[in-house]
Amino acid sequence: MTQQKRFDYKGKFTLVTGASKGLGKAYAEELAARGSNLVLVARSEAELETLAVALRRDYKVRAEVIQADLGDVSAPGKIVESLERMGIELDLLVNNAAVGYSGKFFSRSLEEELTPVIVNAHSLVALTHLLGKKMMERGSGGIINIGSNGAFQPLAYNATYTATKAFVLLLSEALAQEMKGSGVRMMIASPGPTATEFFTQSPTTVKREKMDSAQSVARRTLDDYVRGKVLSYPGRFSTRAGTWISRILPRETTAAIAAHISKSMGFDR
Ligand SMILES: NC(=O)C1=CN([C@@H]2O[C@H](COP(=O)(O)OP(=O)(O)OC[C@H]3O[C@@H](n4cnc5c(N)ncnc54)[C@H](OP(=O)(O)O)[C@@H]3O)[C@@H](O)[C@H]2O)C=CC1
Ligand SMILES: N[C@@H](C=O)C(=O)O
Repeated sequence: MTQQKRFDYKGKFTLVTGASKGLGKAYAEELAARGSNLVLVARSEAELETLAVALRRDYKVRAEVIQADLGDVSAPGKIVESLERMGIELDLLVNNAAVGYSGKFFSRSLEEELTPVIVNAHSLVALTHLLGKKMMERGSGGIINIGSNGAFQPLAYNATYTATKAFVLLLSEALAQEMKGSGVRMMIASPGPTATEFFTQSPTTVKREKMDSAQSVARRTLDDYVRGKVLSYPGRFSTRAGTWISRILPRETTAAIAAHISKSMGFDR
């Protein structure tokens, strides 16, 4: 029997979107600690530059910065052009950047509701297509999409955000099937509440100490990718167990329970 070689991050080139803070920064740090070179993408250039300096110094890896606003539909194409100018061939793409506003759908402006669609869905599809196609032509590489436990059921008061995450989940699982045997892998990671700045835009009553740390979620995601998983649950067990409810109950019941929980967490404010 042929033994599949375990994936090794050492010496690879990984692009992480949303690397300026939170989970994306933790992914970049953990990847650098495992020997991967990095391309860091976000809007906050100063934070990315500071991180790049630290990664070069602490881990002796190459770390490049591309400042981009993924809420602009032309950004993914410009990122590809920057990579070509830098002469970088990517081994791994981590689509981590996302934005999500809680509150009542009709209390928010249309622009606020469309931003997550562009950042979380449109730009993710574009980067997956543009960079994944090069990997497919080469017959090597991989993509890790960051989803959410919110993808597994409709969530009132966080409706657009969780709908984009359901989109990312289904897209990733479908592409993982299409990509079988190509030499390119797709994994979707579904974290639960994680102690980052995400909740400054989504006020919640869940205490930070009850959330997973960004570092543990990053470590578990990258370990699952090495193991060859398609669907990774990098959070605590109760987060994963929560995703089973929608598989058992009627959809409307699931939606009603989820709306109740969302309200009790303060997302309707
Ligand atoms: N925290 C949590 O509890 C959970 C998070 N997730 C997922 O984890 C991922 C990371 O979230 P988290 O770290 O918590 O969130 P944060 O809000 O802490 O960080 C979000 C990152 O995305 C970047 N970003 C946001 N908008 C844009 C944009 N328009 N263009 C480019 N970059 C952008 C931000 O950079 P900048 O502002 O510099 O552009 C930042 O680096 C997301 O996909 C999220 O959905 C999933 C489940 C739970
Ligand atoms: N479901 C939320 C966290 O648990 C999120 O995706 O932000």
